Amino acid sequence: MTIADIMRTAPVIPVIVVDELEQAEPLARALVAGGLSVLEVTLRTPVALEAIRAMSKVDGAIVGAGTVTNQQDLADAIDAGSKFIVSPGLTEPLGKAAVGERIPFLPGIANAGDIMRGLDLGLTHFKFFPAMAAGGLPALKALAAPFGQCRFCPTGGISISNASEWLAFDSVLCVGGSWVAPRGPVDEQKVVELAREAAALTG
Ligand SMILES: O=C(O)C(=O)C[C@H](O)[C@H](O)COP(=O)(O)O
Repeated sequence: MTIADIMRTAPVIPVIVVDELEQAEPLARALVAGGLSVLEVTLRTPVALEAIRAMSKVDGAIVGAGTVTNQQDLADAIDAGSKFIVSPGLTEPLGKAAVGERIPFLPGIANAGDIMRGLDLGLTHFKFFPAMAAGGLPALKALAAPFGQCRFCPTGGISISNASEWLAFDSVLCVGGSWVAPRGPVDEQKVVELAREAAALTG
């Protein structure tokens, strides 16, 4: 799968923070059951890598790592079986390493210079982060105009109430958000409902 394939799989990529390893599998099961099969597990907690391993065993789940900020994170994430890599930003060392690994890579961008650095590395698909704080949809529309070949996954401050507006913009293939995967004990029924509602979003 390319990063474009992954971004087109569902309208929303859940951004997941796993605090307790036992939450990983039921959370993944519920999200996939609700129609969200692409799962971004942030490397923000000590159990994140183990959570990626556990979630990868769930039928239909396409599990990747988020908050990958350097080459060590990248190596750890790949070792844990991540199918794709998301980063809040783009540095040259991380970008070169991810391209060298040939793993689908979605780095964060927030300005034209970031996008141009990505293009230099052969990348065209980016996370727009932090989407709302960086100016919201008007900012992305302005930023995307000179870069017609680029496609985006806005993330940061997106929820069920504003996701459709983002998805209606041609350059947006999907959005990312934590609202579909609340932290704490997993209420599977609730997560299935949140996922279903998100999976049905259109632009
Ligand atoms: O962890 C990372 O690597 C990030 O880049 C940040 C997350 O994508 C956002 O924090 C999600 O934003 P919310 O949906 O507003 O909670």
